[in-house]
Amino acid sequence: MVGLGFHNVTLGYDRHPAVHHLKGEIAPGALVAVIGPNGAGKSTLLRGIVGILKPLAGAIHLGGLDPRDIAYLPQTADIDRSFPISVFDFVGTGLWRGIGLFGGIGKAARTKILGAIAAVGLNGFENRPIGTLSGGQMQRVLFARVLLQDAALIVLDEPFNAIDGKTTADLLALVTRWHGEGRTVLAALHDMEMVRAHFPQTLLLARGPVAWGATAEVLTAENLMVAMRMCEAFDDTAAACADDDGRSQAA
Ligand SMILES: Nc1ncnc2c1ncn2[C@@H]1O[C@H](COP(=O)(O)OP(=O)(O)OP(=O)(O)O)[C@@H](O)[C@H]1O
Repeated sequence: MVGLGFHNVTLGYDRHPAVHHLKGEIAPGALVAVIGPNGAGKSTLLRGIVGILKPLAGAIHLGGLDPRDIAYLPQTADIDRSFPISVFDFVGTGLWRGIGLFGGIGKAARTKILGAIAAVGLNGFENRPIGTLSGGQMQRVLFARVLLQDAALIVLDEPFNAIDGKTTADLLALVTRWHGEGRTVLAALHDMEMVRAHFPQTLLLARGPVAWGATAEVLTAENLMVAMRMCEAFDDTAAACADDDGRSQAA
């Protein structure tokens, strides 16, 4: 099982911080919702965790995990769906770490890929180009790839965005299953009802941590108001600062 440590982390773009002064830990096996207003820095934080973005300051510790062993589900908007690749091949990229880019897909790998596609309810879609899928079907494909990665740390960026109730329920069941298997799962979310019902821990972000801990204690009207105000007041052109008085606590 893998936990995460944030050591006064600042993440940003072109030297401008987007998230700053994050300190704390996520326990191994935790199921954590990352919430906050638009532009709060949720995606930025997740990109930092998976290693796409290097911290401008501070460090993120992965409990000894190789970043390549993290399963990451990006926002669908970040995926180029015009790339001519079939559902089978796209889901199969979840095995790259095990078989290498040019390793070829043997019988065992093929069975695993077909199993993951079936597990998300997409039997019969194996040869479809990903560009022809609906939004909900594409989201199922992304979940199949995560499933195949069999990772100890799973990072999901708005995994239920713009999908219907049935698809959401199916995919949420997978998240609950991953948690039950002892994996550490973080998900950027907007649906407060879902967070309250299914995510025991929450990090409320507004460019820095506003509150972090048990979901019921974090999701108060006051905290949400503070988050909104902090986001509105944040200066996008600010330089990274050395101040280390960020508010945080362990989840
Ligand atoms: N590639 C980028 N280059 C420059 N600035 C960026 C980039 N990506 C995000 N930002 C900026 O970083 C800040 C945080 O954005 P981020 O996407 O992390 O927020 P978010 O909480 O995920 O928002 P949303 O809920 O709208 O998806 C925003 O001001 C955004 O404009």
